[in-house]
Amino acid sequence: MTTTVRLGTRGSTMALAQARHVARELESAHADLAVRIVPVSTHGDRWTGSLATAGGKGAFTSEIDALLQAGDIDLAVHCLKDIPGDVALPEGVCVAAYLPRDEPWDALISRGGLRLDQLARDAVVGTSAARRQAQLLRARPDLRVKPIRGNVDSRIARLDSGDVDAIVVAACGLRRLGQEHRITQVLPAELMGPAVGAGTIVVATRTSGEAYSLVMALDDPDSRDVSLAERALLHRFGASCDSAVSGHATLDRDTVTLRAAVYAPEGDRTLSTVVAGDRTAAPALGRQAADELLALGARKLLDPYLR
Ligand SMILES: NCc1[nH]cc(CCC(=O)O)c1CC(=O)O
Repeated sequence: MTTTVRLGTRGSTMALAQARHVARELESAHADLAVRIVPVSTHGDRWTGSLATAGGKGAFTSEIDALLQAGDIDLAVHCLKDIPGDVALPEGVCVAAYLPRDEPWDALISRGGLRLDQLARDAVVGTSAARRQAQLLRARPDLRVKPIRGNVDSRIARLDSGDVDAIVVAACGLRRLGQEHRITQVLPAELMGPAVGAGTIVVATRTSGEAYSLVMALDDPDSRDVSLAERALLHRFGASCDSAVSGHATLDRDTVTLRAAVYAPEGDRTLSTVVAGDRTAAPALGRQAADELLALGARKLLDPYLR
């Protein structure tokens, strides 16, 4: 007998591509399982003003998690990066699977195929992410950063219409859209420290029930452990992907290494640290990195009211 589960996702092209990927993985892991994709238009998708007024990036994920909690859908596919560090998942909802991580790097797309160091003086780069703005200005203080919101397709359209000279978007997001040929330069970690959770798709379910057991088959323990280290950092800061924070954990045998930094929005100050330890202590590593950065004065950079 076929079991059908309902998968909730945002309706953007990237979100639907991710949802279809998860649906295929689930259907090949379990015979007789059918996944029905339910696109959800969130408040965050409809809002065109600043993200801060929309309730932050959490506006994208928490509405879908509420449907999960209410039983209107059975699983939700999220970019881990979009889940804020300061808002807990609703009661009775958990991350049942961390998918294997894709590349976490950001990519520059510029008109004329110019790399970051080749952009004209005062060139206009479109991004709304404080983390990207800070690191762009750190490398190139002469650039002008223009906020552009919206999904990846619409940001590419803003570049093509001549509104900006370049944009910075997630490399894996472009690949998921079949747009990787547009990449001018993949920005290395030294230039652009990645966002916490970048490149990692997670699947949330209710903590008990059939969907949870079905989805657990997709969990990648390596991806889970590096994610736990990065997420603990963000959680300690009470930050989200709107914050000028980078955090990137890697795994070598059983050792997790976490590189983390906090940036002043204008790129004129960076606080960074590297911590390492056994994978079983991944969350403690994230807290340790956060505490080291807080001891260096990170709170002042994170909180606009203290700057
Ligand atoms: N801000 C939206 C968002 N959330 C996750 C990704 C990329 C995909 C991922 O990291 O899994 C993107 C696009 C981007 O930042 O350019």
